[in-house]
Amino acid sequence: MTKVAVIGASGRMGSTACRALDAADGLDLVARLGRGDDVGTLASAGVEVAVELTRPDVVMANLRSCIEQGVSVVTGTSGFTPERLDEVRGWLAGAPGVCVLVVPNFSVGAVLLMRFAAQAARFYESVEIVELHHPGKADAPSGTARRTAELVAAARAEAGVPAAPDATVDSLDGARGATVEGVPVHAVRLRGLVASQEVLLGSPGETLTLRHDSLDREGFMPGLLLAVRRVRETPGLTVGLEAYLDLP
Ligand SMILES: NC(=O)C1=CN([C@@H]2O[C@H](COP(=O)(O)OP(=O)(O)OC[C@H]3O[C@@H](n4cnc5c(N)ncnc54)[C@H](OP(=O)(O)O)[C@@H]3O)[C@@H](O)[C@H]2O)C=CC1
Ligand SMILES: O=C(O)C1=N[C@H](C(=O)O)C[C@H](O)C1
Repeated sequence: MTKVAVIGASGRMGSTACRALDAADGLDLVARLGRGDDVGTLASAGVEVAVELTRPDVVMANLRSCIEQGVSVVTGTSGFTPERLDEVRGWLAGAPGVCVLVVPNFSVGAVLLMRFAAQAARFYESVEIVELHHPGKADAPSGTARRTAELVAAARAEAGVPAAPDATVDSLDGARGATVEGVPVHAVRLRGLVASQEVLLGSPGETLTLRHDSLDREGFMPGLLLAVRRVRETPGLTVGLEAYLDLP
C-alpha cells in the first residue's frame, strides 16, 4: 500500500480526490490537510506521496516543504510558469530520488486536446485559446491554457510559422485577451461550468475548432490515480500526465 496525503483536502478537487483515493486499490489515504495544518509532518506520518490541490499562492511553499522532507508530490494546482518550474528543479537538485509531477490537467481528454492542438498548430496562420471555468476559480488564464499555449507556440516556432495576423491598433484593455508565448488566451468565468477549453485555428478558407469539456470533477480522477501510482517512477521534475500515457 502506498501511503498518500491530500493537501487542500476540503476543496472542490481535494474532496473529490479524497473520495477517489479512499476507494482505490493499493493506495492508503492517511492524511487530509487544509489551511492551517502543518505540511511539515508528512514524512513523520509515513506519507510517501502527497497530492497537492490548493491555490497558486500557496503551492510553492507546500512543494518546498515536501521536497525537503523527501516526500514525492503530485500537484494539480495551477499557476506554474517556466520560472516556477525552474525553482522546483533547483530544490530537487538537492533532493535526489524525490519525484515531483506537475499536472496542468488530469483529464485524459484535456491532455489529448493539448496534443492535437500542438499537432495542428503549424498548419494554420492563426491560433487563439478560449478557456471557460466556474466563477470560483482563483486564477486566469487557467494552467491548462498556459500549457496549451506553450505547446502550440513551441510547435509553431519549430516549424517556422510567423506570428498570427492581427491588424488591431485600437482596443479596450483585455479585449484581445492575455498573450502567452505569443498566443492570445481569453478567459470566461460562468456559473454552471466546471472547466472547458477551445483552441481555434484558422487559415484562408477554413477554421478548425478543438474543444474539451470537463462536466464533473470525476473526470479528473482516473488521471489523478494514475499519477499517484506512477509518480515515483520518475525522479526529479515531470510536467504533464502524458509522461504516463504512452501517446504516439
Ligand atoms: N490539474 C487539474 O486537472 C485540476 C486542477 N485544479 C486546480 O487545483 C487547484 C484547486 O482547485 P479547487 O479545488 O477548485 O479550489 P478550492 O478553492 O475549492 O480548494 C482549494 C483548497 O485549498 C485549501 N487551502 C488554501 N490554502 C491552503 C494551505 N496553505 N494549505 C492547505 N490547504 C490550503 C483551501 O482551504 P480554504 O477553503 O480554507 O481556503 C481549499 O480547501 C486550483 O489551482 C485549480 O486550478 C482544479 C481542477 C482540476
Ligand atoms: O480550477 C479549475 O477548476 C481547473 N483548473 C485547472 C487549470 O487551471 O487548468 C484544470 C482544469 O481546467 C480545472
